[in-house]
Amino acid sequence: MVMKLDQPVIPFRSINTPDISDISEELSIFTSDLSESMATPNRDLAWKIAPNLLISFKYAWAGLRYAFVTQRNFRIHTLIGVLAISLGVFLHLKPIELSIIGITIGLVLALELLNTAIESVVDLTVKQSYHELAKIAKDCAAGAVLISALAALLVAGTLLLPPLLTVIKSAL
Ligand SMILES: Nc1ncnc2c1ncn2[C@@H]1O[C@H](COP(=O)(O)OP(=O)(O)OP(=O)(O)O)[C@@H](O)[C@H]1O
Repeated sequence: MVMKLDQPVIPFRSINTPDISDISEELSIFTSDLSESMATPNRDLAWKIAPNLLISFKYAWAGLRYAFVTQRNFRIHTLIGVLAISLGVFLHLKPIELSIIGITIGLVLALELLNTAIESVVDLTVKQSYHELAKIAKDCAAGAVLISALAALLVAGTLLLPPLLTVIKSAL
């Protein structure tokens, strides 16, 4: 198609094409909004907000105490964790091996805490009534703990069992 010469030439930056400075201005407004909302999070629904880091630690410690006192599985996993680390030190495991055991124990305990948190939220929501979604939430949370415990068993079997058997054999 041949363009007639007397046709108005549409400039490359037409009225519909946003100016790059407009885009960067909008972007800076958006990012400043975002950083503002991150600096002052909207926590209107929270009953109380920890005023400083020390108080946050106090609440975290209260959560750990609650889980330890009320959750039998948390106590069992804590005991097994302490025994596994002690055994690892006794067997002179390498720092990397002790670290892997430590990470695995930490994962199990952290998932136990999340399981307890999910149970509490579910109970708070549905109270003592049966709900299929409550069942799914609790069963999946318990499943997550089970997976981490099986992984911990695998790690313990791989890293602790061979040197332990060597020590036992040499003692016999
Ligand atoms: N409100 C509910 N609606 C449906 N099913 C529920 C409800 N509450 C509990 N259940 C079922 O009963 C199971 C046991 O509930 P519970 O609250 O004791 O959790 P749990 O994971 O066994 O606790 P823990 O980790 O302390 O052993 C859940 O896994 C779920 O299958």
